[in-house]
Amino acid sequence: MSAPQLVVHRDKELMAQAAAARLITKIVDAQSGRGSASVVLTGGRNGNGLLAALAAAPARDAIDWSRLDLWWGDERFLPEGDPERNVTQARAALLDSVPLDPSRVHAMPASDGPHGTDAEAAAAAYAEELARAAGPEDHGDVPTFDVLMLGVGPDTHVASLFPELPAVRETERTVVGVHGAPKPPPTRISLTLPAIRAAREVWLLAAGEDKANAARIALSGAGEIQAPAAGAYGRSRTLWLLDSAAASQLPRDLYPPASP
Ligand SMILES: O=C1O[C@H](COP(=O)(O)O)[C@@H](O)[C@H](O)[C@H]1O
Repeated sequence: MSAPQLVVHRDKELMAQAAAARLITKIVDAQSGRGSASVVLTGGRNGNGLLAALAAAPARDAIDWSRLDLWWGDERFLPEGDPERNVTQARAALLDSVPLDPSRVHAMPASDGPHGTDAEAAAAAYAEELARAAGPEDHGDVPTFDVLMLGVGPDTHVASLFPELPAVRETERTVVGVHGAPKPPPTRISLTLPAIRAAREVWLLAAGEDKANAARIALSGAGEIQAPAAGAYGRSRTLWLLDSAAASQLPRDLYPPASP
């Protein structure tokens, strides 16, 4: 487990741009060192803001897009192409404008796909896809993702792991179906905390005033069942990327106010 490190930016636009620059460097470094890179995308406003900033960054051309594996931390279990699906939003923000290898874009199944509306079967299929991608050097049934990004919800949810729901208690499976989510749609698919923790680096994105309470709770010693964001950490690094609004309620020892 790696202790959280915090980086606070002036506002959400700057946070998205700085996170995009950081991600470009990580991907380029991983591709130089290991030949390819793997990144887990998040949905939500902050995740899509980062992708849009990446699309606008001239340095995006430093990435070899054909040697990048993209996975998702969660998906809203809706029909293919639904505008609320995380993959649809990611395509619009970035993926449709870069030369990815389609076989390396690992979208989670849709509710009109081969598993129909059976979210458990869809989750099991994604777990199998992850397990096939894992090698002997990895830790169990998921690849060691270079970077796994998570938007933090105002209720401290990450991916589709909501406080107190069964999915956040899962200790064996790597992917689960989620039912009765408090944020629409109620049915989702999500990586579990054990799968998230297989990543080298976990980046939690929180920008905006509505994330301030969640950041405070998750970074003040809350349990992961009550505050799932508190249970998300990477093998070598756990990075919280915040803007000043989201950081405004943090304990002073974590984020001291700027000197006058
Ligand atoms: O529904 C979801 O919400 C979270 C957080 O979204 P935000 O808009 O509050 O930033 C997101 O991380 C997750 O991927 C998504 O499915």
